[in-house]
Amino acid sequence: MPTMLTDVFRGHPIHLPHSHQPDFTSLSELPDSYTWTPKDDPLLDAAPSPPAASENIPLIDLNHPDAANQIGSACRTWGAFQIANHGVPLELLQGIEFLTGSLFQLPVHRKLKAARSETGFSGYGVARISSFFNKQMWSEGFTITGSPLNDFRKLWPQHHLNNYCDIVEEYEEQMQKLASKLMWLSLTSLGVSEEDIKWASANSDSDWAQSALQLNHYPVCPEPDRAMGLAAHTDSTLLTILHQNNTAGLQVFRDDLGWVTVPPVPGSLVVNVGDLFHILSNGLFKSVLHRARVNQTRSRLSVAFLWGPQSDIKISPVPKLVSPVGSPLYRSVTWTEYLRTKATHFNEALSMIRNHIDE
Ligand SMILES: C=C1C[C@]23C[C@@]1(O)CC[C@H]2[C@@]12CCC[C@@](C)(C(=O)O1)[C@H]2[C@@H]3C(=O)O
Ligand SMILES: O=C(O)CCC(=O)C(=O)O
Ligand SMILES: [Fe+2]
Repeated sequence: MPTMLTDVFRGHPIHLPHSHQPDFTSLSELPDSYTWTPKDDPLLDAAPSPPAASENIPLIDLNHPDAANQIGSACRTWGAFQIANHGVPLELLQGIEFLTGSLFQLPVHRKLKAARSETGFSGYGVARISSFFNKQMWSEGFTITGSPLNDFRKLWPQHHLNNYCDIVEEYEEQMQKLASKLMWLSLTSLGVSEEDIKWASANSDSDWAQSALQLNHYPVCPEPDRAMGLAAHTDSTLLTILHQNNTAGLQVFRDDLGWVTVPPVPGSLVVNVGDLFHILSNGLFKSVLHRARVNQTRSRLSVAFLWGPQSDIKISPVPKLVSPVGSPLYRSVTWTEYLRTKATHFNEALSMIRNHIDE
């Protein structure tokens, strides 16, 4: 029986001090424990010198006949892109945003009733990566996998539950279809088809995949330039699809450009290449380093759909993408193994599974 995402951290506790979660609205000054300096994050103020031209991640129309190549190119150069005409109904995006807003508006003591435990996967709390930093992040999160009913029951009375659970279920279904379409479009651009990836072609309808939803809230912050919403990280996924409300904050990193803000485009979605897709593409697609900054006057919400393979599937570089005289850049790994490696080694996780080939 493969490990479900819910069991990934069982036996791998991470100490996360959710119970110290402040009531952000009551803070008029940034406490020292929330003030970030380059000592806390070496890439904090990273900027190329001289400053690079202003560039942004591509916005791709999924109805465009050349969408596959545009996506492939964005995956290679940025590891991220935005999509329009993705087919996800606007009302559903509004619905998940409304639910996310209602959840985080609850008083802290109510949210803590659904706190994520040290070995648990779902529920309310600080970002899982918090344990790698000395400073706290100016955000709160809620992780969902499968049915949210058990966790939502701890937050809301019965009459809200059906509606909220339906929204989550419908959102996951739509995202699942979209993620699979995006994966095949981008692989097509590399000349890879379903016959080249046995685990995906043997199981139709993406029943080889699993996912989680990460709801994020970045409250209004008295000193946004010295605070950090979500510290720089890559996602462990194949792909992540992100809906952001209309407050900017997401930034992606490029060696030659530094941090680049991803402007919210109403109705569009942001797609990030995760570490597992980087591995599958033998390093051709870039898993994008990204972070979230905060704002002095507007709070920000985002909903990340984190998508990867079922836990018994081993991801390794597609043989077609390994040169006949070369070796695969990475050894094979399941999502579960990778999440555990990431939970211990954070941004070093990818290099830990890299094959070191003697020159
Ligand atoms: C499936 C997962 C990916 C994730 C860890 C998690 O168990 C659920 C939350 C995800 C998230 C969202 C915020 C950034 C991140 C690095 C984190 O701490 O929790 C990602 C994790 C990831 O992609 O590795
Ligand atoms: O809020 C954002 O824009 C980024 C969220 C994110 O990176 C994540 O949930 O993994
Ligand atoms: Fe992320």
